[in-house]
Amino acid sequence: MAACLQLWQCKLARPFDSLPVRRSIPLSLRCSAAPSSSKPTRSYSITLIPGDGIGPEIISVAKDVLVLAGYLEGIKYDFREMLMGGAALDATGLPLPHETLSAAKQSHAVLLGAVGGYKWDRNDKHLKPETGLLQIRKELGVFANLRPATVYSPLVDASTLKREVAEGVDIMLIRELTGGIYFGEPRGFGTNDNGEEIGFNTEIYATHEIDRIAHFAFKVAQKRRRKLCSVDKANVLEASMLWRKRFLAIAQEYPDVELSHMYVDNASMQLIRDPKQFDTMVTNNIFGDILSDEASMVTGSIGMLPSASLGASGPGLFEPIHGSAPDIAGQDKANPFATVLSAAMLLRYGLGEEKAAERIENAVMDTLNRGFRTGDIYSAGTKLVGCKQLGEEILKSVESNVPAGAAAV
Ligand SMILES: NC(=O)c1ccc[n+]([C@@H]2O[C@H](COP(=O)([O-])OP(=O)(O)OC[C@H]3O[C@@H](n4cnc5c(N)ncnc54)[C@H](O)[C@@H]3O)[C@@H](O)[C@H]2O)c1
Ligand SMILES: CC(C)[C@H](C(=O)O)[C@@H](O)C(=O)O
Ligand SMILES: [Mg+2]
Repeated sequence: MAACLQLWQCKLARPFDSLPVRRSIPLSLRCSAAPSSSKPTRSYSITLIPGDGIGPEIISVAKDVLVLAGYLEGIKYDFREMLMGGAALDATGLPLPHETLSAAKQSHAVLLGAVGGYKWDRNDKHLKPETGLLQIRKELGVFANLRPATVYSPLVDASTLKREVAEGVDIMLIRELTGGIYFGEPRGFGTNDNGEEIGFNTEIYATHEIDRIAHFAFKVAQKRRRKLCSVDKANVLEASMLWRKRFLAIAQEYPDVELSHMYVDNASMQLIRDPKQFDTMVTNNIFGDILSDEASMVTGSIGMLPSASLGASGPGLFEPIHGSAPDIAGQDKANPFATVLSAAMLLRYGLGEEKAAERIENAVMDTLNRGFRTGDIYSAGTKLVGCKQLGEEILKSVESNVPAGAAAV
C-alpha cells in the first residue's frame, strides 16, 4: 500500500497561483487523446465513498476527472464504491460497515465525499454518520491532515475579504486528526453533584502524538516558506501547554524553520485581518476543524478547500473539508472543486503521481480562467453552471492540459 509519509516529503510547495490558462480541446476528442507518459501503465485500487447529501454528486465529478487525468498519464484504477455515514446506516445499521473499512485498508487510497444529514442528527453517538468518519480516520491512522487554503487569482473577488487582503493567500493548515478532544477519554453523559445532567469530553494529547505532528509540520514548512505558526491555547489548557513545550523542543531539530506560537482566539482574528502573514500553520484537532472552515472563506468558498489525511503507512484518506450540505443536496448546485482538488492530492500524496496531480490542478485553474462558476463562487461577469456542467468543463481542461506558464486571461 502507498507509504504516505514518504510520498509527501518531495511534493509540498506548489504555487497554485502561477498556474496556466486554457486552450480547450473538444470533449469529443477525449478518447482519441493519447497517454502522454512514457512510463508503463500503473494500476491502483481506490476506495470511493460518496457518502450523503452532495457526496454522490461531487464524487461522480471527481471520479471522472481522476479517470481522465489518469488515462492521459498512463494510470489505471480499480475502483470499489463503498458505503459510509447515513447511507451505510440505512443499508446496514452501522455508520462504518466492516466491508468498507476492510476495502479502505486494502486499497492504495480512499476518496470520500461527505457524510451526515438531518435524518440522522438525533441518533445516538455510535449511530451517527459522523462517528463512521471518525472511526475510519482512527483506523487508518491518518494523524496528519493537510488543508491548503489557496486564493486562486480568478476568485479574488469571490472572497468576502477585500481584494488586497485576499490576493496571494497561500496557507497550508495542518490539523492533527486522530487525537485531542475528538477521541479523549473520559467522555459521555452523567449527573453532577446537584443532580443536573452533564455532558463531557476530554482534550488530551500524549507526547508521541504531539511529536509526530510536529515533525510532520516542520518538514512541510521546510518545503514551503519555512515559517511555521503553531496555534494553541497554552494560556489556559494543559494539553496546549504540553503541545507548546514539545514544539519548542522539536524546533531545535529544524533551525531553518521560523517557529511562532499564537493563541487560537488571536489566530482566528488574524486569519481575517491579514491572512498573508501565514505560511504553514499547525494545530490540534478541534482548532484545526474550526480554523479551516474560517480559512476557506478567505478563498471564496468552503467548496474550494480539499484535504489529504496521511499516516505513517497505509492508504491516505482524501476528502473536501466541507460537509454533506443537505440544504443544496440533489439540486446540482454543489461546487465540486474541493473534491476534484482532493483527487489531485490523492494522486500526489497518496500515489506519488505528480504529473496527473498537476494536470488536475492546472485544469481547475483553467476552468476558473474560462469563467465557469457554481453559485457559491459566482460573481458578475462569470458563467453560472451546475455541478455536472462544471465537471464537464473541468474534463475539457484536463484533456487540453494547458502548459504551466501560459498567460492568464
Ligand atoms: N467531512 C464530512 O463528511 C463533514 C464535514 C463537515 C460537516 N459534515 C456534516 O455535514 C452536515 C451538514 O453540516 P454543515 O451544514 O454544518 O456544513 P456543510 O459544510 O455541509 O455546509 C455549510 C454550508 O456550506 C455550503 N456548502 C458546503 N459545501 C459546499 C459545496 N461543495 N458547494 C457549495 N456550497 C457548499 C452548504 O450548502 C451550507 O450552506 C452535518 O451532518 C455535518 O455533520 C460532514
Ligand atoms: C463531520 C465532522 C466529524 C468533521 C470533523 O469535525 O472533523 C468535519 O467537520 C470535518 O471538518 O472534516
Ligand atoms: Mg469541519
